[in-house]
Formats: sequence, structure tokens, C-alpha cells
Amino acid sequence: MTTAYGSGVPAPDGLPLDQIRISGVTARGYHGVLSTERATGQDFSADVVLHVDTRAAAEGDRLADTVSYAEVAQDVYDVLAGEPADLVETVAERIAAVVLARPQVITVDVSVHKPHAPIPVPFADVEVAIRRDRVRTPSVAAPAAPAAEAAAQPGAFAAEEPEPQQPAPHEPYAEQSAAQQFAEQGFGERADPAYPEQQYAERAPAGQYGGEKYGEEQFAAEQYAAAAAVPPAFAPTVPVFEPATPEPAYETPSFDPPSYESPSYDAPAAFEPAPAFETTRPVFEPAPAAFEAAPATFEPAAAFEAPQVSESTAPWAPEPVAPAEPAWFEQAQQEPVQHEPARQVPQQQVPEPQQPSWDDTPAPSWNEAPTQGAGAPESAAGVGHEAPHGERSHDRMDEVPAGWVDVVLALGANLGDPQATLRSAVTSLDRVSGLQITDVSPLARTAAVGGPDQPDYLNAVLLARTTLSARDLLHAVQGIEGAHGRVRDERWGPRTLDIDIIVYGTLTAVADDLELPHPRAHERAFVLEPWSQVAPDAVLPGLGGGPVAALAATAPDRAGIRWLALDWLSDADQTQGGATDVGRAPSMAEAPRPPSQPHAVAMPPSVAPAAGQPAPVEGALPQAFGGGPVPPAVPGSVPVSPQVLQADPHPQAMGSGSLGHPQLHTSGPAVPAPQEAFLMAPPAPTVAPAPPAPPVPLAVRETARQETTHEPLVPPSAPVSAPSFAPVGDGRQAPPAMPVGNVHAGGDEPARPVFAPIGQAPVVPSVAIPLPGGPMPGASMSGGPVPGGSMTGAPAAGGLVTGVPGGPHAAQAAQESSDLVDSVPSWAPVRDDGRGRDT
Ligand SMILES: Nc1ncnc2c1ncn2[C@@H]1O[C@H](COP(=O)(O)OP(=O)(O)OP(=O)(O)O)[C@@H](O)[C@H]1O
Ligand SMILES: Nc1nc2c(c(=O)[nH]1)N=C(CO)CN2
Repeated sequence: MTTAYGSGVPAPDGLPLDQIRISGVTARGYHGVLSTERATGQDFSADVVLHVDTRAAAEGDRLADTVSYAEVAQDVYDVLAGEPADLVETVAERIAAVVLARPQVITVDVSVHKPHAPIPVPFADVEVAIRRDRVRTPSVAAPAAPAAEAAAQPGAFAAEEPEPQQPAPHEPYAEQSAAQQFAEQGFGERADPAYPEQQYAERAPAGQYGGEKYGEEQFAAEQYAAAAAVPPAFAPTVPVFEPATPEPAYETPSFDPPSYESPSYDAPAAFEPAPAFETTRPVFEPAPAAFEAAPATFEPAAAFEAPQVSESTAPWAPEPVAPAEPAWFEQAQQEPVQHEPARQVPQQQVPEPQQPSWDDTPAPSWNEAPTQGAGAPESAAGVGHEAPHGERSHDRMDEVPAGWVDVVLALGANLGDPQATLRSAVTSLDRVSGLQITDVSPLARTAAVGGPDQPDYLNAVLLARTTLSARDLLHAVQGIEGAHGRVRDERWGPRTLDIDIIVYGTLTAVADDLELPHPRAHERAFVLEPWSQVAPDAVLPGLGGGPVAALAATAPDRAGIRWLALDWLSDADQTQGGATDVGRAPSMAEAPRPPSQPHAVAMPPSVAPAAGQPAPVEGALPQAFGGGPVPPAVPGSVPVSPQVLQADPHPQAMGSGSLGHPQLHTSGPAVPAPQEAFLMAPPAPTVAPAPPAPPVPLAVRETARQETTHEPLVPPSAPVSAPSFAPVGDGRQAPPAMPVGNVHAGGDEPARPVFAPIGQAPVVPSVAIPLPGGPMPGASMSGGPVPGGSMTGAPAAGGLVTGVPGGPHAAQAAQESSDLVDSVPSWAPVRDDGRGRDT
């Protein structure tokens, strides 16, 4: 038994995950190199340890919240008794694959025993023990066929196919298993004969699945049919796994110093020491959120557009629909490249998406499937290879859904004025007809991953919903990229704006121009971390998917997350005066911290406040975060996410490639490297757990879109407090500001949040924060009153403090509140009836 087997796997909080252990699953199998082994079979047994977090299941005492050991045991049995493999290693790998198909499983240990192995000396056992997780993924797909038939007919494999390596008609195992996975898991995905099967095989390394080895085996189509017919508990639920992360092939290009001007990111130094936060926030009853963690049976979360399989049309579409003209085209508008705060601009046609001008052969990625760029279809690499419009045949990407489809968009920028660009992009996206932004993540400053040496990025994730087809959505976002000066001249090169579609409903598909979910999202902390902040329970479907928070915690570039800013959409100081200094984003996490100091890291000297800068004031989380109160802070420290905590203690080494990590570029000396920051940090104070801080409803904004007027929750003249900081890590536990579930919840016709810039309409303070001593009158969330929150500096208990979620300068924010709302774009979801979502 290896040392790894059964040993603890740390969760993001540094403590070991829980374990579900199943041992001694035994079946007669036909694995082995010798023909006698194939002919007669022998007993194999397996032990598995599932590393999971069982708290939610225990709390609710619900099987659906955990992994069914019975189902896992059956799957293990099926692999043991199933398709013969030469190697015990292969059997173990398949078992790992089938177990990791369950998103709750963070890591799995598999031990396969072959006690009757043909060894001509006395021995007790042969055991192969492996550990696989979301980073070191299984290198094979689990077989899709159930073992029932094989088990019922001992020797069947040998009898039917004494030479298993003989070529046989290719049966796309991977396609089948992926399709079944989504079908059985409630993602609504089924094998779609209309869709090219190679879409899945494209991503398969040759000879691993979908190719020679599996294809040679006589796993006939009827066996798959039988598999599809068995109850979900016995049906393989196996995604097509990416091959194990190879050692990084990415070589650091030797570039001359970039000639572009790097955005300034060093403004953290301009702030008062960020207070530390009480980081232990209560774990709320998870609100329905987009791609909320699915139970073991993969029932679709309530927040999903319930996929209704239609045989005649796209299986993921809620209802059969006819192709329609892209609705977004009617309203999409070209934004100026240099970014004024969001304003109404004349409607223009979004320009045609730009074609990448670089070589179509994708550069080797540090974590890319080996076949990508090496004979695999180009789409697998996600590089733009769009066929000219008109040449492409209609496929699932063109299906227009009958209802709203939840989507997740990832934004990134590192040229020009990134923050202003991203804000402008939010405005532009929200103006796309058929696209509604429902929530906006905090803004993350991230080290560039891949590509040439380049400045840090600002990244954010938008939750939205759309009635556009996936391809129309792609064209819409590409148009907005182009309108913001996006030029594609180098893969993963610096850019003014990048907008990726991370997920589109439950659609899993690959086309020449679009792959969904985004093929690299699962390994990108710069996507996963902001996403998990705004949707703590989100689950990334598809290959390599899983709970977004967990993926973020293990993403190779996690150490490159430098800080998160909550109020980036509305911080006046960051939008006024032209060029934006994104470094002044007030919430920041600078350093990894040891697990023993999980809640705060002292601010390193390099981010000490500049003279004369007012201290940031705790306050409400901004709209993008739900407007919830920020826990009290401890002066002199900055919040750091658990992900950063979990970061490699030697983050600079991550770029070396020794661990298969991406290259992380750093830019500018103003922000210390994480390691330096950590070294400079004095001991973190002990922070008491914060009191329960349930969601606080957002007040209503009136927008140009909303003709309806209504009473604000609080008078505009009320004191304004500028929420500035929020714990990076704790934000994950904060309720999402606008869980997509809210959009869909509560009736046949869900409330339709609309984001629109303020400043185009009468001003209403956006956030009402109840102070200790009294719930906010008339406000409720989830049917109950909002308990008191806290706000440092709030003068009186029991009162209300209102705040435009603004910058770090509370006093200024109060003083300039009226200016703010005239000039600062800020978004708050409102319903169709013009009222706030929680009013
Ligand atoms: N899910 C997706 N979202 C956005 N573009 C996609 C997606 N899948 C495939 N593409 C294609 O990828 C092409 C290149 O996109 P882009 O220039 O944004 O790549 P990139 O951001 O440099 O790299 P990456 O794809 O790794 O994020 C686009 O032209 C588009 O056709
Ligand atoms: N930090 C960071 N790195 C990247 C990003 C990005 O948005 N952020 N986008 C890329 C291609 O989409 C490549 N690398």
C-alpha cells in the first residue's frame, strides 16, 4: 500500500477532508497479460477511499448531499468485472475515473488487489494503489459499459475475444460515457446522433480512449444500450477525462521586455492597512445558485434551467425551438475603446468577430491534452478557428433555447485601462438583447498564465442568463471584445479585453469555434476563484469539472491570485480621472498564509497606507456580493483567501514547471511577490468568528431601463459608507448577491433581474445595511428578517447606514455620493417590475 493511500487530503481550510472508505469489493475479472488470465479470469478486489466533505450531508441527513457508497461500490465492481485490461494499473485508473465522476469527490484513493496473480513464488497479494484528484486526473476514462453481462458470463470476454487487441470497429467509448454521464446525472445531456461524435474523442489522447485500445475491445453497441437501460445507480457516470496533467510542456518564451505600458497595479500601497476580518462566517443554507453543487445523483440544481430533453432538437434546450435571428444583434452596441463610465451609446452593429492572426497550431499548454495541437481537431485547443459564417452547418451551438439559460462569462484584461474596460464590458454585455447579467464577481488581480511575459490581469466572472444560442452569445461577446480594441496577434498574449463563455446551461459540446464548457476553465484560478466568490456552491460541469471552489483551491495558478476587490464596479476613485489605477482595488490578499493562521495575514509594508489616505471602512458588501455586511476587521492585516492559504509555499517555483503548474508572470515591484509578502508579514492576529451574517437584500436602483419608480429603502440623503473590504476567502461563504436561483425561484415566471448603470436615472442608494440592534424594516431575505450586521465606524446601533458601494474612502464617498451616482456605473439587479429583487 502506498503511503498516499488513505492519508489525509487537506481541504481549503487546511484540515483533512472526510473520508468514505469502501474496502474489499470483489469480482471475478479477466484482466492480465496472459491468455489464461483472459480465459478463466480470477478474483480481483478493490478498496477505495473517497475524500469528501460530508458536513452538508450530515447536517441535512440527506443521501443526496453525499456520495452513495452503494453506487460507488457497484461502479467499482463493474470495473473489476468489466472490460479486461492488461494491467492492474489500468483497472485502478478506471476505478479512479468512475469515482471522480462524482463532483463531491475531491480526491480518491484506489487500491486494486490481485491475490492470484500468476507469480511463480509464494506471495500474499499484488496491490496497485493510486491517488487521483482534480489536478492529477485519471489518465483513462472509465469504461462506459456495465459489467453485468460480463459478470453473468464468466469467460465471455475470452471466449468472444481471445485476442482483445484485435482491431474492431471503433465504438466511441468516451462519447458514450460522457453522454450518459450527463443524461444520467440530470444534466440533460444525451448522446445526440446529430452531433458529431468526435466532439468528445477530439479531446481524447490517442490510444487511451475513443481510440485504439478501447476501440479494439469488442464492447458492442448493445452493451452500451444495456448500460443506458440500467438504473442510474448502475449506469456509468463517467466523464471523458482529460489525460493526467503532463509535466509542463510550456517553455518560458524568451521575450524582450514588453514594449507596452503595463497597467499600474501598485496602488494597494495607497491604502490604510486593510483590516483583517473575522473570517469564519456562518455557512448559510446554500441559496440556489448557478450550477449549484449537484447531489450525488446529479439531479439538476434548482437554479438550473431544467433541461428537458427533446429528441427532435438540442437535448439541452428547455423546449424545442426554432433557430432564430440573433437577437443580440439588434441591440448590441459598440463601446468606445477607452472607457467612459457606462453610458447609453447609440446602437451600433457589433463588428464581426476578429479572426486570430496567429498560427493556428496552438502552443503547447502547461496543462493541455497531449493531442491538442498535435493532430487533434483545432477546436480542442480552444483557439479560434471559426469557419466563415455561412460555411458552418447548423449544430447545437446554434440552437436557440426557448427559455433562459444560465451562463457564466469570464472577463479578463491586462492592457490599457483594464478596470475601466471591464466595467465598460459589463455595461456592454448587459445591453446585449437576450442577455441579462444576474451577478458580478469581485475583481481579481491575477498573474498572467501562459503566453509571453505580460502584465497582471484583472479578471472577473459574470453570472448571466440568456436566450441567445451559444454561438450567438459567442459572437456577441466577441463583438464586444473587438469594440474594446481586442487584437489577436499572439496566443495568450496581452489583451485589452477577453470574454470567454465558461458554461452555457448544461451544454457540453465542441465545435470549430466554440467549446463548452470552456476547456480550460477547470484549471484556471483566475476564472474559478472569482466565480466561486460570487457563486460559492457553483459546480463546473463537464470534463475536469467539479465544485468550483474546490477546483479553485487546487488550480495550478492559484498562487497568482493577488487580491480581490469587491466594489470594483462602483468605486468612484477608480473610475474618475481617466486612467484607472486598478491597483487601488481595496480588497487584497497579498500573501499565502500558513494553515495555522487561516484568517488573516498582516499587511506587508509594501502595501502600507500612503500618507493621508483614509482607512478603508468596513461596510456592506457591494451588489456584486450581495450587499451583506462585512465582518469586523482587525487592523493591520488583510484578508486572504483559503486558496491563497493553500498555495504553494514557494509560489515562485510554480512557474518553473516542476509541478506541472503554469507559468505565472509577475509584474511590477510594487506588489510584493506572495512569498516576499508572507515573509514580511507579522504574525496574524487571532480573529474570533463573526456572528451570523445572513444576506442583506439590495435596495432598488432605478435605471434608465426601469421606467417604474418606487420608494427607495432609505433616503438618498442617508449617510453613505463606502464598503471597501471584504475577506477574500470568506466571501466564498457569503451569500451570493444574486444567486441565479433567485432568478428562477418563486413562481412560474421568475423575476428578471436587469443590470443597468446608475447615473442614468434618479439615484437611489444601493445598499441598506442594518446595524446591530434592529432588523432593517421591511427587508427580508429567504422569508425572514435580516438580523443586524456590523459596520465599523457606524455611529449608532439600530440605525440604518446606507451606502453606495464605493471606494475605500468612506468620507469622500459620503461627500461625493451625489456625484458618484452620476458618474459611476454600478449595477444592481432589479426585477421586471422595477422593484428590487428582495423588496
Ligand atoms: N467557451 C469559449 N469561449 C470563448 N471563445 C471560445 C470558447 N471556445 C472556443 N472559443 C474560441 O476560442 C477562440 C480564441 O479565443 P480567445 O482569443 O479568447 O482565446 P484566449 O482567450 O487567448 O485563450 P483561451 O481560449 O485559452 O482562453 C475564439 O475565437 C473562439 O472561437
Ligand atoms: N491571469 C490570467 N491569465 C490569463 C488570462 C486571464 O484572463 N488571466 N487569459 C488567458 C487567455 O484567455 C491566458 N492567461
